[in-house]
Amino acid sequence: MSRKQIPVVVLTGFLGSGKTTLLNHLLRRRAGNRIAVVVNDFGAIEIDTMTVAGQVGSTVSLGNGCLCCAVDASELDGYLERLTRPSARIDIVVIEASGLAEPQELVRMILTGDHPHAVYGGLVQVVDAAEFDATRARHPEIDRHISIADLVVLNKTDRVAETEHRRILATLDGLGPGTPVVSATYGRIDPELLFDPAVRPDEEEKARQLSFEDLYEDAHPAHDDHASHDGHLHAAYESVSFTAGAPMNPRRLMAFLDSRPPGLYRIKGFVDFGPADPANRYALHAVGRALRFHPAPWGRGEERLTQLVLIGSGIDREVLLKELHACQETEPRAARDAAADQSGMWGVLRYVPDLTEPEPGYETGSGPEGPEPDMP
Ligand SMILES: Nc1nc2c(ncn2[C@@H]2O[C@H](COP(=O)(O)OP(=O)(O)OP(=O)(O)O)[C@@H](O)[C@H]2O)c(=O)[nH]1
Repeated sequence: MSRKQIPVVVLTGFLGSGKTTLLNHLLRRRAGNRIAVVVNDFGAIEIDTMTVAGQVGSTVSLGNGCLCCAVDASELDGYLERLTRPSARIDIVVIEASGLAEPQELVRMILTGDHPHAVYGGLVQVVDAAEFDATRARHPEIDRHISIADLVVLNKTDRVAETEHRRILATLDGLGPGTPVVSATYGRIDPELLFDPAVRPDEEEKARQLSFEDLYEDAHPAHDDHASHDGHLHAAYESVSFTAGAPMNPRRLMAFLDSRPPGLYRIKGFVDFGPADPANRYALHAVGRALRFHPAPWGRGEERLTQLVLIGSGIDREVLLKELHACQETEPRAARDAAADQSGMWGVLRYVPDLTEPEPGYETGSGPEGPEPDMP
């Protein structure tokens, strides 16, 4: 098994857009995960601090002020190192940044920092639908923030009429072509857009102390304001599963990944490249425009399979499956030829973190047509 990678999600948005509301929603719907939250002003968060990571000792406040100004890379590195240490037993780190912070600086810190257990989990921009025009007038930089986001949450849609809602969606599409946009009220997005349900050994689960989430669910079964929205939540995204017994052709898979369609927000799973690298299976983790492979030796007797889950909104399941099927190398001879093509794996190895150097000029705003950022 490859070592566990903790996604680090950056949650940003202008004052009052609903970041804290969304964070509270994630904390209530965290599916057994322990979430550590890094915020610039803890006082503003109306949550029982026990909710966060289940233990007060793991929470980190960065003090007041702009996160990026207040924290230099080495400080953030220190926090991330502590929070992603296996002993902290954290599953996800969320950094809540004020809208005034420059999100690309934070993303750069995460991507270029030296924290072996952390993996970039995406830049989520919360947008207030009711204040959209006013915010753009006051803070023109919001356009740039939207263009570099991996996921835009258009919040407070209850406060705008349907025509207005559609107009804002069209404007967002113009600002960040291809960036997935999820409409929400009170930040109720499906948490699976950001993280998977926790998988814990039964024994550990039984021994676990009752968390705030358990208590909350017990105390509020009839008042769970999310229950009645489940249909809506699940309608907001679609997940597609792909399994292949034949090895994947590295060049064709990279061509698929490099041109992945707008709206395909996350990809996770394992890839078998067959004879191109018979010793290793490649864990694949993509969020927004960021992509990583983590090779690790196959287990003894482990079945050679490619298993991927693709999550997005407005994606075409049939087209995705067809394209992935076309990446398979079903003829053993063709697979051997592909393996003999020594440069075939280069495109994949570019995205193996240990093999790539941090790129000082990294920008998230390359757009769907731009080059994929290299991971450190
Ligand atoms: N009507 C409506 N109100 C919302 C929605 N989401 C959040 N709010 C309210 O908007 C206000 C601001 O929400 P917060 O979650 O505190 O926003 P924030 O981005 O964390 O704000 P700062 O921490 O000040 O930057 C609160 O009163 C929320 O209850 C929504 O979808 N609809």
